[in-house]
Amino acid sequence: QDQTLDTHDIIIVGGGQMGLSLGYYLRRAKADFLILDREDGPGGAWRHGWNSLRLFSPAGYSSLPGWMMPPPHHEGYPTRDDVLAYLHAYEQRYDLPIRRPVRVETIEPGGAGLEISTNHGKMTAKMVVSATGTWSHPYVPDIAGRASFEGSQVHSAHYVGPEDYAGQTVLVVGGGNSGAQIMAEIAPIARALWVTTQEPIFLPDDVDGRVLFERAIARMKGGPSDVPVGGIGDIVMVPPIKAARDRGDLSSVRPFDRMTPTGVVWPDGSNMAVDAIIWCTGFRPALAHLVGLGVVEGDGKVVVESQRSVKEPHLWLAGYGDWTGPGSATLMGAARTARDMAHALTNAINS
Ligand SMILES: Cc1cc2nc3c(=O)[nH]c(=O)nc-3n(C[C@H](O)[C@H](O)[C@H](O)COP(=O)(O)OP(=O)(O)OC[C@H]3O[C@@H](n4cnc5c(N)ncnc54)[C@H](O)[C@@H]3O)c2cc1C
Repeated sequence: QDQTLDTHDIIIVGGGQMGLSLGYYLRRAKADFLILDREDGPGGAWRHGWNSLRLFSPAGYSSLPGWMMPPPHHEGYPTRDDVLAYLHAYEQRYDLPIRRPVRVETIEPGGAGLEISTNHGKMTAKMVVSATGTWSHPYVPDIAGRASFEGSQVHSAHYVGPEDYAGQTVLVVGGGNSGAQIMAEIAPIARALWVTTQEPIFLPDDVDGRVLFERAIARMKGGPSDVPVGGIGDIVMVPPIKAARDRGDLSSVRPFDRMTPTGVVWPDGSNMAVDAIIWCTGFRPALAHLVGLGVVEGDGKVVVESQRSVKEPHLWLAGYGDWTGPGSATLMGAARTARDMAHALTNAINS
């Protein structure tokens, strides 16, 4: 067990796109920083994306600071593997100081600012940035009887591909991009039903993911009220989704009331036998490592001002969504958030 106390001005927890983007600007500012990441290799949550996962934004609009994502050598938007290759090359290109696999377990006040306990010893830093994303904190709604269900259940965070569901009766629960993309590939091979709390919102066919980011920015800037409502959850009509719509595979039903050992019960009292449920019900910020600091509120977030914790000013947060930087839970948003944050961080260190 390595006990030497490593000290840095800034430690970033999380080596996904948000951590890397921040690393790029801190490197340019010649700051003393280190990135800790618990994965075995580069890519953050993209390492866990399902096999057919594709970006909903073109390469040019999915780039981190300093280097545009190269256009893919194939039709359509970049695949999961294209993103992984880009993030891997990005780390090497900017020679970012990353330690892997290192899991941050707790953070407490100590040293020049905060003391970080990891599975490889302790470290201290004047400032800590939490950029741990949401993938490791999938959300599944608490529905009556869920624990009794004997069929298979998986969250989209762990979904791999449609093969295992061939010929089965499957419920895909959740009306966002993940729900739509997974329903599109399950429907042709299974008796699949798409369960959504309300009618899903599909973007116009010619609108891609960059618009979701631009809308987030416009809203954050208090832009003109005619900016169409619609957040990161609106469904981008990537080719597999268009094809599924044209096949008539994207109709949806409202939620069931409860679950039983063999299936679900609908609001009209009727029962349905189900083999599998795929929960595409989103994520929550992955903040378990911050609980010891007493900053995680009842809603699972941290009170921040310009991404700096109000209760613990040595702590900063980035990449968890608009509350930690406009559109910051997107590739393009991470780049923009990182620029402003690196500036504020180095000022705070030098003040
Ligand atoms: C299905 C899906 C599709 C998406 N499609 C797009 C898209 O097309 N375009 C787009 O711009 N965005 C898209 N996003 C959103 C966004 O780009 C991703 O969520 C992205 O992974 C967020 O990056 P991040 O760096 O904030 O978090 P992550 O990529 O999750 O990286 C966080 C890192 O922190 C590490 N970590 C977590 N806890 C600890 C700890 N305690 N100690 C040490 N390390 C830790 C994790 O292992 C991970 O490596 C999509 C998201 C999902 C889920």
